[in-house]
Amino acid sequence: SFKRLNNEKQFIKIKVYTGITLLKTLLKCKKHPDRVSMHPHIEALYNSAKKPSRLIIGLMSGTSLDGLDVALCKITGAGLHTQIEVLNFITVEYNDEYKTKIKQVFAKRECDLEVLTLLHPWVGKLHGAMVNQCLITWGIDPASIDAIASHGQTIYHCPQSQHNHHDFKHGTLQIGDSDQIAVTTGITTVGDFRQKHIAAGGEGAPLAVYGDYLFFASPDENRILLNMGGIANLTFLPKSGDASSVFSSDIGPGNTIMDAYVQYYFKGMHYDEGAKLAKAGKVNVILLKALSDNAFFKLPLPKTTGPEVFNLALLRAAQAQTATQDLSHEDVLATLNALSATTIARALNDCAKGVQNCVVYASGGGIHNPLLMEQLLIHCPNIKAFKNTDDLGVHPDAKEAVLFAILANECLAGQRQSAKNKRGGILDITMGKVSFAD
Ligand SMILES: Nc1ncnc2c1ncn2[C@@H]1O[C@H](COP(=O)(O)OP(=O)(O)OP(=O)(O)O)[C@@H](O)[C@H]1O
Ligand SMILES: CC(=O)N[C@H]1[C@@H]2OC[C@@H](O2)[C@@H](O)[C@@H]1O[C@H](C)C(=O)O
Repeated sequence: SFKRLNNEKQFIKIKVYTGITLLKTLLKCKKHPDRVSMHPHIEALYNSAKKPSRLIIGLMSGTSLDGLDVALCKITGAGLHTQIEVLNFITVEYNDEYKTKIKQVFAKRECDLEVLTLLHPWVGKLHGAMVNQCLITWGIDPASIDAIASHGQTIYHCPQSQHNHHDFKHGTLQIGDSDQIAVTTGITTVGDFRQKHIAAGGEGAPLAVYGDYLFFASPDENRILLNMGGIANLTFLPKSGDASSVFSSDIGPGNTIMDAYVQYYFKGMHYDEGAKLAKAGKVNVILLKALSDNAFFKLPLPKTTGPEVFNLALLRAAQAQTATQDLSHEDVLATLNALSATTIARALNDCAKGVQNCVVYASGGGIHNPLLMEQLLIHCPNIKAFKNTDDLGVHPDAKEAVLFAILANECLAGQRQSAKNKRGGILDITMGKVSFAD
């Protein structure tokens, strides 16, 4: 536009005017530095978000209370272009003190509020210390880590279908304060992922669908990602890439009732290793039917649950109802194993109905239970193959920790993902709250 000015005097006037305005703006900025500067923490986040790849440590502490899964991930890109390299992974086992303390409040409708309040920072600090120890062991400089992604410890999960308070909707509570992790490690921590899902109308779980869709979907194969932790869940990923058919749901018990039974009757044992006890028993079909009749299995997908429902009290009620209280421990464990196998198989078969050559990729501690895996194969003749997520480059025990690293990466550098469908699909939300180290 300057070129269009043929009056040279006017051109000089404009130049002087522009110069003065610029100077005035600069002076104003000096007087109010907050107008141009940003907090160093925000600047660091901004710089991290701009990088082509980030180092993020994913932390998952599941309902089995076995340990803290720590996955150091190099994540390149974001959204559908996410690439992940798991550089290190370890499960830092919890000692008896942790388990005893958490069990005072875990999945309990009544507990000591003082203990719960104290546990929140205590768990966060402990998780932070565990991360510090991992970084020392791996010889990694904490300053090189962009963020920690912390799931926390689920204490109570309460979707609307599982409570009778008509004036409330869904709720879920994870403890292990991210501020404690950030202060203990000096690393910015993204945590408390589930609350946004609830705020946006979801049940707060499963969140697996986000990571599964971004990282495990393939145009070459119809896939079901199956995780068998305390609770089992699945994500359906059609090869069409049609995001509107992608969905995720909890299925029911994976290991949770079996673990609770073993821990109650076999002191010092955490689970039925190699399903040795269950293999020595016989399935009681009457008890199996009573357990399978649970209202949760009749709910439409997607749905979520937890040990608040699938616990020893449920088993005892079913045994009383069917007069099977005198069964041997082996028979009860064989029956509980069959409950997990048949309900998981039913969900897989429903999901794969009408889908050609569906392949299941399994993860979670349940893959180490040979009886459960054997039964799944028998009950799912139409599934093309059962593999585990190792075949997709992610160690099956690390998968959930990696998932939360992906969610933190999306929080920092992601794009909007949205694909709603009848089964919930993928809500268009950014999850996680950011805690700075100071
Ligand atoms: N060798 C084994 N034999 C039998 N079962 C095993 C074996 N190893 C692990 N498990 C089972 O896997 C469980 C741990 O699984 P995982 O760590 O995936 O659960 P989680 O992440 O705590 O649960 P969730 O995903 O529901 O929060 C153990 O408690 C046990 O029941
Ligand atoms: C409330 C809660 O912690 N739920 C867990 C639990 O463990 C498995 C299943 O129940 C799943 O819904 C969820 O975790 C995974 C990581 C998820 O949200 O996808």
